[in-house]
Amino acid sequence: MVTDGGDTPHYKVLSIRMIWAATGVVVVVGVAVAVWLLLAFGGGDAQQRNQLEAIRTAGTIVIGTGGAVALLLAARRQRTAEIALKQKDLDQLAVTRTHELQERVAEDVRLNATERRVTELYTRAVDQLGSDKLPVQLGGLYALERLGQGNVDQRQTIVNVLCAYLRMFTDAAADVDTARQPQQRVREAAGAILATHLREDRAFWPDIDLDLSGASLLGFDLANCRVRSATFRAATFVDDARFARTVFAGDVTFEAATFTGAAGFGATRFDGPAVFESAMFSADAVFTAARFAGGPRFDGATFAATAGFDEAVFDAVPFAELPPDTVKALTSLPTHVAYADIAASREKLVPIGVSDGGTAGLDFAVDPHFVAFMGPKSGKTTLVRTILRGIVDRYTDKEAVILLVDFRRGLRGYLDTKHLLAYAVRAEQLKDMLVDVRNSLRKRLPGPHVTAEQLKNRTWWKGPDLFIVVDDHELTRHRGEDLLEPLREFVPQAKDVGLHLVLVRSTEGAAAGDTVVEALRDVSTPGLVGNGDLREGPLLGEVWPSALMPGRAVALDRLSGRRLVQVAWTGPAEKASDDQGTTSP
Ligand SMILES: Nc1ncnc2c1ncn2[C@@H]1O[C@H](COP(=O)(O)OP(=O)(O)OP(=O)(O)O)[C@@H](O)[C@H]1O
Repeated sequence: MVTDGGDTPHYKVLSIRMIWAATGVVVVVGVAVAVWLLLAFGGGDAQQRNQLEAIRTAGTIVIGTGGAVALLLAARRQRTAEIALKQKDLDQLAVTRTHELQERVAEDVRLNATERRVTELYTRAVDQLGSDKLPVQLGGLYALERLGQGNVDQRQTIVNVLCAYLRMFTDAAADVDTARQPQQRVREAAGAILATHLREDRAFWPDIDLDLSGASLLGFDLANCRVRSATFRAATFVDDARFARTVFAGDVTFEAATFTGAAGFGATRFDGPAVFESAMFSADAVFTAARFAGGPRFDGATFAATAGFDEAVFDAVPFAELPPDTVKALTSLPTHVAYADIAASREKLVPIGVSDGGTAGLDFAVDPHFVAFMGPKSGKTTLVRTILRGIVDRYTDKEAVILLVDFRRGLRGYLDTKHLLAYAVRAEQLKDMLVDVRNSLRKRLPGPHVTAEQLKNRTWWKGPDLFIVVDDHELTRHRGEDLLEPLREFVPQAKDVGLHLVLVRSTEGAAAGDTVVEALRDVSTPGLVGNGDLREGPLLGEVWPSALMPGRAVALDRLSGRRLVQVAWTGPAEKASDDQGTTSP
């Protein structure tokens, strides 16, 4: 091989002319040797024959050797050819590998570029969501949606962002007034995006987990969807919540969730465990034809209105065939309970009605006060009558006296026992009375010389406890002043001075601004929240007013938590003092 000084190698190749010349030389030499042998040893004597034989043998050996050499060369050529073939295969393999590597590098570059683009879009969309301008926020939401639609592996992350966004809003009381919440549009859009992609049609995102714990969800609609797992722990559904025909493939929890409007779970499928423990259904709960496969848990759930479980199936057992205890816990209370039918278990327990746990009552030795919020014509005065009757039944007039405040005079003549200390029907009259009450209570305050033992047994003063029972408490606001205000200072020390405030008021405007009620809330006073407009927001703890029948209310106290109560009916003629006969409304 020679080179031309450049990179290209040049090979010297045997020319055809050379091959013909060499062949001619070989033929001429062969013919010459044959002629020479014939001339030199063709005489035929023995010696010449021997010589010829020797020459033939030598020739045979030469030819044999030549053949061997030719064989060797052929073998060498074969080996070379095989090596060349193998090399060719190796070269081919190397080429293929190089190609694959190049493709992989190109793919990596492409993926990196996509990843970078996705990250950029994602960051920009999340930034937009954090803007204080609503249109920009909406833009961010829809950008996230587009990203999720085009990138399967980003969908759960995008759903997590949407859920985190919705979880930022927890003030359900503010949500009831949507006019105050322009932000609501963005939240609705976030909810709508979730619902769109959780419905099993063209834009469906499968295997999605939701976490909306603690969120305030206004008009939440997840009907006809399919999700893997979902957490709505302590969420508040403001207005109706729609989950009809939705499939929950895995775990789902609505533990301690509050449904302020109707809860629609008709034909919903719960394939995994479903937890509704301590959930509060303020309005109708529809579980008609729902399928529970993983052992639903409803312990402590409160159904304030109707609970419909017709055709529902619990772990393959139709609702109608469930054990009576389970069914009882899931169905509502009787609509009418007579006072005579409720029996207080403890001596001083003032019975007010029934709950799913039996008699519901007030223990004034444990919680000195009581407050109830109920809408118009929903049983306020009836509740007051029932409580008055209970106090008179459980306490002697030496143990308890009652100052009855009744500006509407609906209870005139109702209480005619010695328990009645005074009956206030006018602002000025009440004001004067409360001056005296305050002075008396101040005398009962423990002085610096009262011992711990005296404090425990309350022996530094003698006399009956004072129950101030107020019907329509909202009417005791007089010229912007709360007439009960002078009593506020005694609220936390009520047990020391033997004071009990029993306030029954309308739900309207009850969420804030009533300073005495505020003071009662501060000491975790037990109470009832009955029928009322849910837009009033939570009135006691997390209990909201809702559409309830007269006498029906949700009770809240520190010991038993939340439970539904049907207040016992006490007619106007059923005097607190007599125990003969009852009437029906
Ligand atoms: N515990 C109850 N059980 C059954 N029905 C009741 C009960 N409480 C009230 N009702 C029904 O509701 C009607 C109104 O009751 P009540 O007068 O006690 O309501 P109210 O809230 O005091 O009304 P208002 O808004 O006029 O003050 C009663 O006449 C009766 O029909």
